[in-house]
Amino acid sequence: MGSTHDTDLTYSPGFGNEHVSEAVPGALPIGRNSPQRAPLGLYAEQLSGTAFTEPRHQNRRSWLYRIRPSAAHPPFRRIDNGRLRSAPFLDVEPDPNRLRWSAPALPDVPTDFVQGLVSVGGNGDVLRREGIGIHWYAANTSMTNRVFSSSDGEFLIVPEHGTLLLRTELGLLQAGPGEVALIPRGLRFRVELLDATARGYVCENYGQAFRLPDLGPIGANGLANARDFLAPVAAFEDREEPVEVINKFGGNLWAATYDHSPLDVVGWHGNLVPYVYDLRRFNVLGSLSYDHPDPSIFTVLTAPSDTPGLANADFVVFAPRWLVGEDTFRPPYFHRNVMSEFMGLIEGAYDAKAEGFVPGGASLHNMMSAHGPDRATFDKASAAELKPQKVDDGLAFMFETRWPVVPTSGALAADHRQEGYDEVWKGLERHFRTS
Ligand SMILES: O=C(O)Cc1cc(O)ccc1O
Ligand SMILES: [Fe+2]
Repeated sequence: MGSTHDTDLTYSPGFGNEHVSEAVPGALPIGRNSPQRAPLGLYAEQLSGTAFTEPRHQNRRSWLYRIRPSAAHPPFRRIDNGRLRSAPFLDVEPDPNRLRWSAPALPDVPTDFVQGLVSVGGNGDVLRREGIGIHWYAANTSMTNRVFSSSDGEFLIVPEHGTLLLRTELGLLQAGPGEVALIPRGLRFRVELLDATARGYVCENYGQAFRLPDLGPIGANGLANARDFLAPVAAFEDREEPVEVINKFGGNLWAATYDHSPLDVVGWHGNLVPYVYDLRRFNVLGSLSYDHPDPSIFTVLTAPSDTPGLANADFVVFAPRWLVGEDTFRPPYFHRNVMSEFMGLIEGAYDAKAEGFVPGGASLHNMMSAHGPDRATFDKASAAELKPQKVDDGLAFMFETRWPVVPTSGALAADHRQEGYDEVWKGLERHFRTS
């Protein structure tokens, strides 16, 4: 698993901290953000991810020192949305059924990351900055002379196949299977493929930014550790040529042809940054005595709502771990959840499903829909000898969200949708006896 490409990229570590980076020495002003004339003839520009007035501990902004100000651009015009959709998702009626898909096919005509975005569904409302959009991407070409950003939300990109090189305004990131990348709302980036093809998942978070969960009684360390999040260092393009800049705004794609590359930031500082994280660094915690803990213990990142403890979206990883619980049904339990669960598989297998949940595929268990181990898993785990067991044959994840996920008509009609998913729970036998 993981990237087959050596990363010679330089990164700046940490989560939520202030980073400072210059691609050319002296690009950053000292002791102020907005001097009368910025160094090296650059333009100073602030990128705000939170309202100016939000509390300091959640305030996110960066100062960019660039060759041209972002404001210097012609009008945007509407372009085709392809198969990208946004909230509110009104295409079909909300569906209580458990849904499952095999992996979408890789494209056979030239398709870049943006063209390869296919929406599964979502919730909330982009214009209210609430909810999420869930997408697959499947691509076979790099973006060339094209740059993308979403004003609607941050992009949490989960590669399942192929390594991506993300050229962002703040510098370069690389993410392959087993790693995730996050691009903040509004930040421009270009996706280049380091393999012939690439496929994966995107959680477009319209709401408050993803952050590390509180640890409570866990203590000062554990789960995803802050220093394992890697932001880029400044790297700029000085290109005076037509570049199509695509802006997802209000659920639609808009484009403007700039006469220069907007990836022209020579130096920057701040705490609003894109980043990558290697899921294999996740410090998995769990039960050392009995019972199966709720999967919130596996939360990598959480995007809060306005209600404390109720996430707009959680990003949860099911990483290799030991199971030692005594007198315990060890796989995920049967349950109905007020939160809605979209799951994907990066590699291998998942311990609640004997078959059918495949890498690149997905399942959607919507609000209150009953799910849990399939019949084969239940039978096996109910009879298993409970010695310490390493679960290390797969890497699965979940986007868990506060509101039901309404699928797109395209996702419901997709040829890779698995008919008969309900069958996996068929034949769970009656074992009841009164004594
Ligand atoms: O449904 C799932 O597979 C996700 C999940 C995993 C788990 O360990 C407990 C609850 C839960 O929703
Ligand atoms: Fe679940």
